[in-house]
Amino acid sequence: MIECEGLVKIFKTDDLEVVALQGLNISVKEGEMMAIIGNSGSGKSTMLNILGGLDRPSAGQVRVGEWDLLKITDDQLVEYKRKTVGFIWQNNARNLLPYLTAIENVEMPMMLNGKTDHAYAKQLLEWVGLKDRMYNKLHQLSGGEQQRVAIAISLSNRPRLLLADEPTGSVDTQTSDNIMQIFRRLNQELGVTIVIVTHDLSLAEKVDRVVAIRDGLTSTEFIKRNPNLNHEGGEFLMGAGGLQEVHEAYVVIDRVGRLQVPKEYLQALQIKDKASMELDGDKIIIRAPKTWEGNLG
Ligand SMILES: Nc1ncnc2c1ncn2[C@@H]1O[C@H](COP(=O)(O)OP(=O)(O)OP(=O)(O)O)[C@@H](O)[C@H]1O
Repeated sequence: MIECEGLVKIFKTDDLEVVALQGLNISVKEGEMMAIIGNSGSGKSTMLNILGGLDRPSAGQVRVGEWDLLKITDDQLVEYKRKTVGFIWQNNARNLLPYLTAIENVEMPMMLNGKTDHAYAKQLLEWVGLKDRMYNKLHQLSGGEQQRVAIAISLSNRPRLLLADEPTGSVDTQTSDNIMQIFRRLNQELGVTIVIVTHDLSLAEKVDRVVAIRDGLTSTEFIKRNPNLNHEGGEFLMGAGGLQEVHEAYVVIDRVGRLQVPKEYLQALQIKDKASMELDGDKIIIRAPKTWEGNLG
């Protein structure tokens, strides 16, 4: 569904260039529900905005389904956003109209696209658990309920791909769990591919695969040890433990063999610009370079 290779995004301001993505590789399969984690400034939102067609990549390859987002024309981009992708933000107030009811909010983008489907709008609100609230005005709904309206809206164009940027960032734990369960159900029952960007590790535990981004590059990938663990009875059975309790961690190696060594490891061994590397049976050993002072004299 998504293939990014060597994705670069440079933001140019008056006299400054910020390289937000430095050649990012990521691939997401059709029907996957995965998360992207990373510290503030690591490039998560930049990546999601490119995938959502809200921003243009500077270089590299990025394909979503049959669309090539580097070569796509402005007109095609409008069509891509209308047909392929749905977007959910942390703060959805900017997408919702407070003086309309929940169902009118869901029908609005349908109307703008030229075809209102009242039955589908109702079904969407039922899916997100707002059957009894659909004729309430937005301002009569709680923050968590408004977030669920936003999820229904993001699905109004029947997208194959749903992108969510910190979707649980401003709600409590229970609402957050509820939103994740809705995502899981949409993923399983409608087959929507879901990519969630977050810095919340507990949220990342509830997906099958997590890709960590560091300094605009993919660094580590976490794959769930037992993918069935989440699905029984639609409940999340995950404990409060860290990501590594349920996921196996893998370092990401790109096509030409490059990988990112965590800063903590390099600092611990005082490795700066070079290291020695050695194949030792079934492992590769990376060490601080030998110091030669003693041998030079
Ligand atoms: N429009 C822009 N103009 C200039 N620099 C930008 C712009 N958008 C993002 N950046 C810079 O690009 C880098 C990556 O930002 P991005 O918002 O993608 O990070 P993030 O991982 O989503 O962070 P956060 O979790 O804080 O949202 C940062 O250094 C940021 O300052």
